[in-house]
Amino acid sequence: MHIRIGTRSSRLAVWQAEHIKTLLEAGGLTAELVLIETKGDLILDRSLSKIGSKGVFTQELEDQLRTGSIDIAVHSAKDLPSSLPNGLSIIAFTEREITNDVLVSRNKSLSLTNGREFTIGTSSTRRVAMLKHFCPHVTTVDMRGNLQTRLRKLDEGQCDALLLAFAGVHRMGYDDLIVEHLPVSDFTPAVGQGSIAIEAADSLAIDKINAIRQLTNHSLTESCLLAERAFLARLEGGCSIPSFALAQWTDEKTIELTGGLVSLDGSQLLRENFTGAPEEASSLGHQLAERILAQGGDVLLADIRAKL
Ligand SMILES: NCc1[nH]cc(CCC(=O)O)c1CC(=O)O
Repeated sequence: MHIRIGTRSSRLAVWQAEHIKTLLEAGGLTAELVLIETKGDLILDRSLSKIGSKGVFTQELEDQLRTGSIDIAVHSAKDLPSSLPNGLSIIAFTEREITNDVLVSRNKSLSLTNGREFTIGTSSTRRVAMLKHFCPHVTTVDMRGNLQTRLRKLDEGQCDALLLAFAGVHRMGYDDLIVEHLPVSDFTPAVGQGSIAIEAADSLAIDKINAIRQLTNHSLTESCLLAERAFLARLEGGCSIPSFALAQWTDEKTIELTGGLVSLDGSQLLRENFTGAPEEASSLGHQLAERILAQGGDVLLADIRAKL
C-alpha cells in the first residue's frame, strides 16, 4: 500500500510529515511527501487574525485531499480548526510531545519571573493576552513567519526573545536556545499543541484509513484532543481566539481538562477544570465551554470577535 502525504513546505511541517512517513514505513507501507504551499505560508505581511484564521494553513491541502491527488494531509493538531469542512475528517493524532510553551533567546539571563522588562516576539493572540495578564512588564512585538524566520528576526534584534511551543522548538533541534519553560498551570497551551493530526477525505479507501490509523494514532492522546477540540468547537473558535485548554491523564481511568479564555488586554482570565472518564472526553470539553460561556465568556468572546 502506497500513501501520498500532503504537507506544507515549512521545515517544521516537513519534519512532521517525515515523522508520519517513518511510522507508515515501519508498518510495511510505502509513502512519499507532496509539498503544498498554503495562503498562510505565502501571506507574511498581515497578521493571521486579519487574513481570517479559517483554513489559512489548510485550504490548499484540503483541495488535494478531495481530488485524491494526496491520501492524507499532515498538520500540527493546533493549526486545525475545531470543525473541518464537509467530507473531511481527522483519522489520527500522534503521541503528544511535551505541551508547554518556552521562552527562546540568545540571552540566557532572560526570565518572565524576575520582573525585568524586555520584548517578546509572537503573533499568537493567546500568548499576547496571557503575557499581558501574567507578565505586564514585558512588551510584545507582532512577529509572523515560520520558526526559522522568527529566529532570524530575533537575531536581527527585532525582539529580545520569542515565545514558542516546546514541541516545534524541539523538533527543529533548537533546544539549546530555550531559556525558560512556562508552567502549563498558568500558560496553558492552545488546544492540540504538541500533537500531529492526520486529515483524510471520508472517501479515502477504508483499508487505507484503517492501516494509517493503526500505525499512527495514539489513543491516549486522541482522548485528550477530543476533549480539547470539543471545547474549541463549542466556542466556535479557531487559532486566532485567545482560548486555551489542556487535557491530561491523571490515572488510567481519568482525564483532567483545564481551559478557558483570556481577554485581549489580559485584564480578565476565565479558567475552569473538569475531570471525567475518557469515554466522555467530548462531553468534558462541552461542559467546560458551557461553564466558561456562562461565567462571562460569551461577552468576552463577542468583544474579542469585534476587535480581531
Ligand atoms: N501556529 C504555529 C504552530 N503550530 C504548531 C506549532 C508547534 C508544534 C506543535 O504545537 O505541535 C507552531 C509554532 C509555535 O506555536 O511555536
